[in-house]
Amino acid sequence: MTRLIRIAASVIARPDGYVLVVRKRGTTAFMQPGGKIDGAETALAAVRRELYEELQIEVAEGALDYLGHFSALAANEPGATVDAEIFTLQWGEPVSSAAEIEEIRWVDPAIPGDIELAALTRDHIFPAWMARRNLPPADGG
Ligand SMILES: Nc1nc2c([nH]c(=O)n2[C@@H]2O[C@H](COP(=O)(O)OP(=O)(O)OP(=O)(O)O)[C@@H](O)[C@H]2O)c(=O)[nH]1
Repeated sequence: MTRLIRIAASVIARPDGYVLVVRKRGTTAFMQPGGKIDGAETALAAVRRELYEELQIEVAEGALDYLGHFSALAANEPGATVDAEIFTLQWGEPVSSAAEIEEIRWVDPAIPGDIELAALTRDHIFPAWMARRNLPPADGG
């Protein structure tokens, strides 16, 4: 049976529309910051904990919006499937890497270039984020 890994992660978007992707130590694919949901932790609590551990950013609960629930083959664990709750965060402050993050990059999700992206990011998160971003405001204006 396929092993399921439950994670929570976030699209972090800069005012210019670029989105943060991270590469963990000893791995090659870039992905959204986040990680496994521990025990009874909620997805929201998990993503806030991971953003602090990986990027040293403290995020108010209300600053995170929910994007959706997606799954794909896990990037770093062969044969496993990642089952992800994805949030979004608008962030205008500098970000630096901590813990197991070896590299961070800001990419244009519409034109990520030749960077290696995890399947979840490439096939699900970026398309969902671009669809959300391009929706007209709720008041139609
Ligand atoms: N954080 C994150 N993990 C992802 C994404 N896409 C994806 O396939 N994964 C996979 O989901 C798994 C998450 O494990 P992790 O090692 O990052 O989780 P963690 O920070 O809780 O680490 P730990 O296992 O050392 O406690 C990895 O296999 C990772 O490759 C993504 O966009 N963000």
